Amino acid sequence: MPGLLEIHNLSKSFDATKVINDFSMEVTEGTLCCLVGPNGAGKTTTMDLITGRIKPTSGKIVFANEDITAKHEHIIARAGIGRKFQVPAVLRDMTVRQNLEVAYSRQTNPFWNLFKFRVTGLKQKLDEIATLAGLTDRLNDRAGILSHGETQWLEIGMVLMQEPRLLLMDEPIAGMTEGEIEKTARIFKDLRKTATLVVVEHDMGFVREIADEVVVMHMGSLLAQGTIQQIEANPRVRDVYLGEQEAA
Ligand SMILES: Nc1ncnc2c1ncn2[C@@H]1O[C@H](COP(=O)(O)OP(=O)(O)OP(=O)(O)O)[C@@H](O)[C@H]1O
Repeated sequence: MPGLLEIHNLSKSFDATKVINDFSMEVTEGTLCCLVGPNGAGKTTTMDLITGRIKPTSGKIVFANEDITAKHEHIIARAGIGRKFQVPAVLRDMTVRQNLEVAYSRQTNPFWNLFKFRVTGLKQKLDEIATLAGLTDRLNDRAGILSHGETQWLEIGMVLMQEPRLLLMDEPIAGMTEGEIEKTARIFKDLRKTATLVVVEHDMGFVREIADEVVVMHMGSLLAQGTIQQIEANPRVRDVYLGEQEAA
C-alpha cells in the first residue's frame, strides 16, 4: 500500500549550499511519524517543502497519490495538508470558540463552507474538535488568558477545523510543563484516529511516548527510519544524534 505522503529523492539548495540531499521518506495513513535529527539537519526545510512554502531543486512529493511537488501552497493546503507552527497565531481578544470559527471560515471557499455548515453543522464539529483538543471548558474564555499549553492546543484545534488529512507540527511541546506534555501526548494519540501526523520533535521522551514511526535526518539526508526501538538501537543514530541528546 502506498503511503499517504511519499517523498522521493528530494533535494533543496540555497545558493550553492545543499540543505536537503536526496531525501526520501514515507508516511502511512493513520500513523504518527516523528521527524528527528540534530540542529540544522533539514527538518523544518522538509516541512516547508511538503507544504509548498518553498520548492525543491529536484525530487518529488506525492500526497494521496497526487504529485504535489509543483503545486501552490494554498492548493496543497486545500488538498488536505495542515500545519501548526511553533509560534501560536491565535486571536487573543476573541474567545476560544470564535478562534475555532474563524479558522473554519478560512478554509476553501465561502460557498463550500455554507454547504458544509448545513450538512454537518458547525456547532457539532466545533464541539468534537474542542473535545479532541481538551478545550471544552474553555470555549467561552478569551484566548488571551489561556496558558501556554492551552494556546498550543487551541492552535491544533484551529488547524483541525480545516479538516486536514495530514497534520504537520513543529516542536509542539516546546515550553510546556510536564502536565501539559502528558496531556498533549493523550491528544495526539486521539488525533491519530482521524488524521495522519508528522511531528518535528527534539524531546526523545515525548517521541517514545507518541511515535508509531521515527524518521532520523542528518545533513539533509535520511539516516534511519523505523520504530523507536529500532532507532534507539541503531549505532549510527546513537553516534550522530542520540549520544548528543544524552550529553545535553
Ligand atoms: N532560507 C535559507 N537560506 C539559506 N539557508 C537556509 C535557509 N533555510 C534553512 N537554511 C539552512 O538549511 C539547514 C537546515 O535548516 P533547518 O531549519 O531545516 O534544520 P532543522 O533540522 O529544522 O534544525 P533545528 O532543529 O535547529 O530547527 C541549516 O543549515 C540552515 O541554516
